[in-house]
Amino acid sequence: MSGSLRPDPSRWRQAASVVLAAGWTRPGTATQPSPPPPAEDFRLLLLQRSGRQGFMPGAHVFPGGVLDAADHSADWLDLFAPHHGPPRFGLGPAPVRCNAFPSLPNVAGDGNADSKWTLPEDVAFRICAVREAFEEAGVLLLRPRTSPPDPASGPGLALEPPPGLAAWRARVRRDPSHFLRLCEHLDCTPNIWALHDWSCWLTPFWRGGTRRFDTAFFLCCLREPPPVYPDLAEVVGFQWSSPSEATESFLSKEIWLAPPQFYEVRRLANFASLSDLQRFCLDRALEGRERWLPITLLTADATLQILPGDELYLEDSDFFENLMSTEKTEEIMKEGKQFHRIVIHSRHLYDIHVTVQSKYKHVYPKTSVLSKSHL
Ligand SMILES: CC(C)(COP(=O)(O)O)[C@@H](O)C(=O)NCCC(=O)NCCSC(=O)CC(=O)O
Ligand SMILES: Nc1ncnc2c1ncn2[C@@H]1O[C@H](COP(=O)(O)O)[C@@H](OP(=O)(O)O)[C@H]1O
Ligand SMILES: [Mg+2]
Repeated sequence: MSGSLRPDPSRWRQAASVVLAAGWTRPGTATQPSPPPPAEDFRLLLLQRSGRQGFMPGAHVFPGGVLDAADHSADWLDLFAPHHGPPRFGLGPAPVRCNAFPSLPNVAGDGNADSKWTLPEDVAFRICAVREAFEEAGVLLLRPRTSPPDPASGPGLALEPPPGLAAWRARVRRDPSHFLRLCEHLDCTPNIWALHDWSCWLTPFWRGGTRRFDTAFFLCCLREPPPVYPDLAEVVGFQWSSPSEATESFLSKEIWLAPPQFYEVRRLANFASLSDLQRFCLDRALEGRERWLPITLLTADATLQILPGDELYLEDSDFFENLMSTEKTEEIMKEGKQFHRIVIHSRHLYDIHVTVQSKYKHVYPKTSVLSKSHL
């Protein structure tokens, strides 16, 4: 058994994403009855990547992208002072590290060098996610420097877009250090306190796949959806969908979701209301996020992504760096009991099978097997 992945420092890109969940009230009128509302009272922001992107072209994703050196610059210290500063910047006690496996030998850029960074990783990744939401969607998850965060007050609001949004965005896209300048200009800080640890996904091994991301997913609840302005470069469109609507859009081939995004959408289908979701995030704040690297298993008729806890999930780096093949899916499903896996039948049909208990006060996807009627 070995505990770490093959060293290749150039391959792992550290990234952060934010799942924006916004409260949704649809006013009905007496003359025009509205269609029945979705099962959940919140919707998620999904951004459509450009078809010209090198990675996951055309996919719908949560806002996010690669960490930049500017996200952990010491210059942020002055902006957060005097109310917030090291070691935790008001984020509360450091979450317990959930899983030691897999350990990444190195990552692109600075490496996992908390010791070399002035800002804690927790803060830098949140700043990255907030910056990416601005760059890609024009959404400003900021709060005034002088107003202290109050978790008891429930979901907050995004900041109104400033005059000259387009010019600011162009500057930040050219040079991410301009995001700090924008925050100074607005006398705000990134609202790091509204971003809750949710999950962390490592890109699975894939033959010919040269890009691999180590992506922290945060969850942020907003009272209402902010206006969204796709940058029309990296991102060409967007939609607000409840988890059940997003699932339906995927199954009916309107949108394509990569397995991690699909898994998260299905996990969020556990929550009927935004207030339940917000409470859930606050209750598990000390648990942090588990980092998952799916193992890819090719069967005669599908591709399986095996997740931690599944009986086929072996903590051995050989399985992470190779594709394994086996018999028909039905055979291996018949033989097994302890499942935590995504079965990819085709581009628009995934089944999530979960029979294991969730860990770290998290929740696993609600519906394990989706209707075959979409085949
Ligand atoms: C990797 C991102 C899309 C950021 O990329 P960017 O810098 O914007 O180009 C990130 O937001 C993200 O979603 N990461 C999730 C983890 C990941 O790598 N997902 C892709 C999985 S690909 C896969 O599962 C195989 C397949 O295509 O079926
Ligand atoms: N107009 C455009 N069309 C397609 N992709 C673009 C683009 N402008 C930027 N990108 C790509 O978007 C990625 C940046 O994403 P993010 O800032 O979210 O990490 C980069 O991909 P690469 O990583 O392939 O260089 C960049 O090349
Ligand atoms: Mg991106």
